Amino acid sequence: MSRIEIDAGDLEEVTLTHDEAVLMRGLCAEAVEALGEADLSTQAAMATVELLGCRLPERLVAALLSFRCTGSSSGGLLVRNVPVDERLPATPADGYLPDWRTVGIATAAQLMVMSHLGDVIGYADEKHGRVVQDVAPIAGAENYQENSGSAYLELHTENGFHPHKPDFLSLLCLRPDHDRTGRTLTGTVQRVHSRLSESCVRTLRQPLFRIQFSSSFAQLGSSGYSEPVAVLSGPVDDPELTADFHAMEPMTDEARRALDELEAVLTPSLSSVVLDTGSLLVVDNWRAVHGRTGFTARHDGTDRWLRRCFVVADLRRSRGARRAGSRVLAPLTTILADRSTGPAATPLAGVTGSVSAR
Ligand SMILES: O=C(O)CCC(=O)C(=O)O
Ligand SMILES: [Fe+2]
Repeated sequence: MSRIEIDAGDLEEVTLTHDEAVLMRGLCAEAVEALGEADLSTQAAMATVELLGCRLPERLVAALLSFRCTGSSSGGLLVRNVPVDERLPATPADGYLPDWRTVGIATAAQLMVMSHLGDVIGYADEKHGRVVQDVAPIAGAENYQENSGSAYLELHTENGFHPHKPDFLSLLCLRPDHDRTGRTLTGTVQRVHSRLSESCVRTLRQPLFRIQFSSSFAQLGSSGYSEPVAVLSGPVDDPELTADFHAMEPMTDEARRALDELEAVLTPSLSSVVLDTGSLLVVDNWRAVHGRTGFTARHDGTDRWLRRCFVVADLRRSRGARRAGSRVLAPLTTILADRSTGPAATPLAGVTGSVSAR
């Protein structure tokens, strides 16, 4: 899609040196060995990964800590030269890799990096609750506003409708698209705040917007929309941002105009990158929105393939929404029902699967 033409600022990045990458690959191999047949979505598996992650190269840890605490102007941090498996399986045509161990090095690398930003979680509603998910184009889904599509993916906050939305997400590239047109985009309001009109900012700070649940989270009996939310919150010069230019519904005409103004101002300010094999992009899901330009898939096993992982800053806040010892959040409908009727009257439902995810 030619709509995103201006690259206003680079993504902040750190490139691992050869020695750093070798050290990290060794830690990943240790993790794969230690995990064995473990279910990755358990607290025990994460503890194994986190302990090994304490030994990541100091320069990388310092960059992650700084990003976690102070953010970046693009809302992203790009880490290049992350170790991935030397022989990669085919890009999963249905968006599900059968066994994480076939990309064990990449999986461990991503989990270790993310463990410096928070606590890794998965959602039962999404991709079978996996804590590392496959992002690959699915035949027939080309125009979906989901990560299984290949058309332009509108800017969005990840799971902005969810009471436990991720604080950070990461995308680790195993394969870029053939034509290298699929650019991952990030944008923050911090960069463009002074270009927004006063009335726009005032409106965006009011709870005049609701977000439609992604199809995987909307189940029978749910309203399918978040409670009304504000798009902007927090400090004036470095606001937090919850937006989705596809799934967000302004509730008044004024709110519609403000959201349109935000999109018009934000779009030319975006940072973008064609992720390469071994490039890992971390996105601050409170300060930044992200999206992706379009690309063409061949569906021959060599298509673009990213792996995605989420963290929350404080795992304890979702205690009532997870089974003990699990990192997987219960279905959204269960969480919302428990919120309206009081704490966990019903046992948390198990992991259910759905293919769609933004
Ligand atoms: O494909 C990309 O670069 C971004 C996809 C995305 O937004 C996601 O998986 O959350
Ligand atoms: Fe996304």
